[in-house]
Amino acid sequence: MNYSFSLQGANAGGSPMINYRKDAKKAIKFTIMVSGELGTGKSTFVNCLLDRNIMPHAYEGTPVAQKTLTFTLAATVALPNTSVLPLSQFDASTANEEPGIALTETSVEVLDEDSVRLHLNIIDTPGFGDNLNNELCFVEIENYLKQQFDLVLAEETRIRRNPRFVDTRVHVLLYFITPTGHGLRELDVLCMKRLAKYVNIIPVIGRADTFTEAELKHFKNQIKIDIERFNVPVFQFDNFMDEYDADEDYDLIQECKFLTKLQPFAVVASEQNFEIRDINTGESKTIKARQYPWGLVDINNPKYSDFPILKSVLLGSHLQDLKDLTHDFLYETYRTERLSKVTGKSDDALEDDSQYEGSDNQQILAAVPSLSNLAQLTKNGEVSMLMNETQDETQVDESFVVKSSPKPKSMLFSEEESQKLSPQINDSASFVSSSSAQSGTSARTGLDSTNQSFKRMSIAPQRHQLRQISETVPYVIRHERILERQQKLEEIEMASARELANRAALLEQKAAELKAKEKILLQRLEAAKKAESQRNSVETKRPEDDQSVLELKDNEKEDSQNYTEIHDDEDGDDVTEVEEEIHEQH
Ligand SMILES: Nc1nc2c(ncn2[C@@H]2O[C@H](COP(=O)(O)OP(=O)(O)OP(=O)(O)O)[C@@H](O)[C@H]2O)c(=O)[nH]1
Repeated sequence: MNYSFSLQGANAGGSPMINYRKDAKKAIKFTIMVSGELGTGKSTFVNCLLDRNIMPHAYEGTPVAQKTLTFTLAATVALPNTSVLPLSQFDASTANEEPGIALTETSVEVLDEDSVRLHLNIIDTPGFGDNLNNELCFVEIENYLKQQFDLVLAEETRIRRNPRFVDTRVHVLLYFITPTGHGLRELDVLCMKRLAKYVNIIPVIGRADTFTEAELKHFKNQIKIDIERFNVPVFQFDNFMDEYDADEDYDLIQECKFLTKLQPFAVVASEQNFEIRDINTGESKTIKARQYPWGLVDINNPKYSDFPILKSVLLGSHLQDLKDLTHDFLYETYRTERLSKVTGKSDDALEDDSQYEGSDNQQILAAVPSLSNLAQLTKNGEVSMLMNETQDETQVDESFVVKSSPKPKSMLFSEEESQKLSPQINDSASFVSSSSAQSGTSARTGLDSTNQSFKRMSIAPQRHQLRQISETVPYVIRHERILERQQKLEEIEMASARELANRAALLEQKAAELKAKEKILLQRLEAAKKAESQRNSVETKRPEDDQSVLELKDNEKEDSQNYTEIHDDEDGDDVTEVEEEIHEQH
């Protein structure tokens, strides 16, 4: 397969290969999640894909248009059951400092080449892979994906539907493999394996221009080997190939083969536009490219960038396939599992339910909707029977066909029933599967007679029963979610209590240490005081001594004075004065 074919596919928005429905009035809703380590080129890729700067880089702030869906700090949760808490605003600029994970959503509307409106939701996962224990990231993303399935399931089974209900299921996860050049790492394998149950995964190598041709080839091969070796369930482009006609859909088959071989996509992305002039024609055109000192790297050049092909796959040729697979395979599998769990019944047991015993049916249905009630109903194989009763004949057939379908369809509600039950769910196109319709038609003829007898066994009318089931399923799901949340809150509480206890113990220890120090200091202070008082007492005695010494010295001085005076007298007039005085006294 040469590149000219793939490019044709990539650019041909109006090509017959594009098999998604184009509703001129309604925008087609499509949700893309991007995940991968910091700096793998996710934001640049999305901005490039949508041709506008809507995704911030880690070094930029959170733009107003971006909504934080969840933000979980590693420190606030108790693994393995972490919480999804709509906490404070996430700040992308501190994401690398904050161990934890956030899910942010950016909505944007774009027009494709045929002027069909696409309403795209881009969910980013900043913080992914940056924690010491990345179990937290898997759990948070998995929880989010599951919750969106639960919302649809609850809505589907409701009698009165919310006309404003928005289907928020994620249709594709672009997993950006860290460009190490050495294949998948443990983190990649674990993450993809875990999330593949809930979302179509397309592995992507970002910053492909940082590899030489040989390096990129080796890297891609290594990734393919790892995908096979570790059984990583990535999206298969040849999923629908069996349904194609070898002659009529030749191009389509070739494209699928080409894409299967090309995966994982190695993309070069850039947010910058450059004007270049064609040397041959002299015409100038604007291209998106990366500028290096040695020249420009055109991101749309298929020789070294799979960007145009991946863009075409996502927004064109495989958009509807991704939506169909999400609903028909991933969601249906989840629904079967979920309802089996809710009713406490295994898949096999549900499959085997072909006999209807309505003896104590009325009794059961008279009861208030409850978990046991639903369990009882489904145990008797009633749910699928009841649903069939309320539909027309064709739908009954479809429902029965679903059971024999090779794909893991829901055993309780058929696809058409789901559609009928949820006519208000936005973007109804996602609820139609060409593949299932085909398998349904082929299997229908042989099963008509079986269905007739199947119908006869049931009792009618069962509207009341249907109402009860419709009320019970959302109730059970809501109930389970409340329990889950409660459990998580309890875990958080316990973790906080443990943390508090640890801190209290630490504080107590510090207090004890401080007390001990205080005691020592007090003792020292006492000793110092004593020493000082002793010194003071010594010092107070000394001045007295000095006084006496001074007094002594004064006396001595006086004596010497007297002596000199006497001597003076001996020498001069003073003697006569003394003699005169003595005479006077006599
Ligand atoms: N060489 C090369 N660099 C790229 C490519 N795509 C993005 N980059 C650069 O890689 C760096 C990280 O790109 P981002 O798009 O911000 O990566 P991110 O995965 O979104 O990571 P954060 O923004 O940190 O969350 C930026 O400097 C980009 O310019 C590419 O195709 N080739």
